[in-house]
Amino acid sequence: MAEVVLNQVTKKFGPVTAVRDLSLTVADSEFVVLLGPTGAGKTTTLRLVSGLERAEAGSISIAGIDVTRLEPAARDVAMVFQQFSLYPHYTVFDNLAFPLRSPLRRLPEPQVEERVRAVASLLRIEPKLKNKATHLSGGEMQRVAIGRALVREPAVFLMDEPLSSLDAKLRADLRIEMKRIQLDLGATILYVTHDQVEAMTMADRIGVLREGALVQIGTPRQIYAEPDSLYVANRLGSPQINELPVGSLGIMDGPAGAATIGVRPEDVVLGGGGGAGRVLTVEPLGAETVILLEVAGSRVHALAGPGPMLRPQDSTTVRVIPGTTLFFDREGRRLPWAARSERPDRGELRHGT
Ligand SMILES: Nc1ncnc2c1ncn2[C@@H]1O[C@H](COP(=O)(O)OP(=O)(O)OP(=O)(O)O)[C@@H](O)[C@H]1O
Repeated sequence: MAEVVLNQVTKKFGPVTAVRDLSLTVADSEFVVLLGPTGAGKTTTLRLVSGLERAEAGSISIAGIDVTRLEPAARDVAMVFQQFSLYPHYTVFDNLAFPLRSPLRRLPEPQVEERVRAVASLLRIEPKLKNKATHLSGGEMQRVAIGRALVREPAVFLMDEPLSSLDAKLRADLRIEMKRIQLDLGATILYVTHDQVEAMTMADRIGVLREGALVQIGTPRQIYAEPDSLYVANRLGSPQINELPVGSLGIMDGPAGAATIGVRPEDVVLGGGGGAGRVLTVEPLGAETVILLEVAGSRVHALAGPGPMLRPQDSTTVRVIPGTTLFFDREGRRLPWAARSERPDRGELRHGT
């Protein structure tokens, strides 16, 4: 596997700058997830690395080789898309063997057999090797599509929402398998998703894109707990971070120039003293309950345990765990605030890691 380096890459489509002066290094064996709303430039970034698009400016290297002007076939990358893109009338075996039998490689048949079986075992689809691709479930099809990328043993995997067409249960299963395979193979992966859980659980680092520019990159925990801006803070967390005017929820301190406070729903405590709130809606999710409240004219989301259950129109008290508040200026940039050093470490508190 190999390191991927994008150096000040820009890609325009007519008047639209899809990727803007983007510099990003994906280390050897690293799993980097790109996050951002629709149109942020995620797919274009993958296509630039794969060679399906050409950059107007900047350079791209893979394993130390400048590939900026190389054709896709010469770049040793494999792309997995949201759509399965299998040959429907081929068996699973032949679908997996296809890239190895291509004129470019023409691997001897015994080696094809060996590699296909190894990948099928890794993806746990061995019993299906003789099935026609059309006789598979959605999850099995997507496994074969991923397998077709794996058999090639490319330097880099580029994955564009590979799990998004699957149902929630399959997505959860494949998420775990993909991470296992990545660790087993030491694969370098650049991965695009809209799914926060995928980003949080699979990524070594998350890069957040905004209008084609990389605005922050860090571990999932850094992106979640230490966002540089409200924009980044809003990319992770469900429900989203509460954005409130300074002075809300009894938080009277804060740095000069603060315009907005950001409070994660899990840091809002109900019923333990504080300001008065009125429950608007209650969504029990099993292990957690999402409660929307009105507090002094603002809407606030809180994340509570499974019970005892509040009901709409109930009155309760609302406060914030001290030291958990983030402060932002008028432009949405995070402002440092010393009191935050006293905050409990959320990750350790919640997950015991
Ligand atoms: N082939 C193209 N021709 C013209 N404009 C394009 C083309 N491909 C992408 N764009 C534009 O470039 C910008 C970035 O698109 P891109 O597909 O990279 O975003 P994205 O973050 O992947 O979005 P999504 O999450 O919707 O897939 C968008 O404004 C898009 O309309």
